[in-house]
Amino acid sequence: MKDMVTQPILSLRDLSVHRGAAKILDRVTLSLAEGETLALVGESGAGKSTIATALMRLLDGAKVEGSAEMTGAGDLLALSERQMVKLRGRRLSMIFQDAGSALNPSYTVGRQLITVLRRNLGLSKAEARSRAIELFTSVGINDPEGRMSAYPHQLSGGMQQRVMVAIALACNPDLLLADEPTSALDVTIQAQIVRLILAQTKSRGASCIFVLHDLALASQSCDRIVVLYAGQVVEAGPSRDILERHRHPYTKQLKSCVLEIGTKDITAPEGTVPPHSEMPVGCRFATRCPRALPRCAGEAPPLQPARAGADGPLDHHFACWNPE
Ligand SMILES: Nc1ncnc2c1ncn2[C@@H]1O[C@H](COP(=O)(O)OP(=O)(O)OP(=O)(O)O)[C@@H](O)[C@H]1O
Repeated sequence: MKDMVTQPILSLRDLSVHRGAAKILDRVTLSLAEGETLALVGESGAGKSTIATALMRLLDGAKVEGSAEMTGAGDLLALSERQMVKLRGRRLSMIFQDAGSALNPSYTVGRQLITVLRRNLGLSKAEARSRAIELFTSVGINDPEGRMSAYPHQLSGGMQQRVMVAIALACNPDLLLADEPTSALDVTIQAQIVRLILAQTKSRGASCIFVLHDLALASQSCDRIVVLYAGQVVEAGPSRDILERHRHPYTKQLKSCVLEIGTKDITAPEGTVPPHSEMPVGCRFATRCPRALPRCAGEAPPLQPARAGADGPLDHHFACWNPE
């Protein structure tokens, strides 16, 4: 577990994202220490990708509020596009869900990596080529020299994702955003890629925000977890606390889905997220919650510290009127 006195690399405060009348994200607050890995967990539609895309400033047609202070860079949400162009790839990188569509099909993967190295680091062609081969080697691409001249479609999904990891790490960013980087891959390859990204991030002393569906994978691989439901943070804390001492009924449901792996197919928690047009004014989870009280429908619970005893973690929070 990371030392909590470490400097934050990112402080996200009250991030809200509106699309028309829908509030896709509602005052999301989180922080990330230098060298820390944090998982954003929740069902499809919870807003996980929207957080990562908002930080990269790649959200189109949405109204964004709040601030995202990154050490040495300022408020990512307030920088000009010109300033963002300088940061992307250099200090802040993103690995997308589907490497097959993120890579350019018209250029060899070697050329794509060399272009990034030359453009951002000002390397000569020969220097960039030898650095590219080193990077391909470090992300486990066998025959890295030979693979330099391959087009994306000539590589397997796992190899394409390794290329994406190499491109994302090419300029040693301080913060890596990995948006379900394994969702398009076979289950056996998924764990390899997650381990690769974390090992590479840690060895560079970088921080990482991982978007994941799976609470078990998140707790095994990341220092801290933020659980999102319908665009809001419902629980956040050190991975072990979220897995073993969770207080929010939704986190419990996510965990019970995990425990069913191996006995039957992975299940989603029962019920569905209300559509944005029918979002409850109180707790957004109230319509599916087995512990809901009359109060829950009308009054939104604030995030509160979960610290149970003097030795409990200070940074575990949950938002519930009737916690576990
Ligand atoms: N371009 C868009 N236009 C309109 N609505 C969008 C757009 N992108 C996302 N949304 C909506 O924003 C909400 C959050 O989506 P987001 O993709 O961030 O969720 P997620 O938790 O990452 O889900 P998934 O695991 O399926 O990627 C959803 O209700 C989704 O329908």
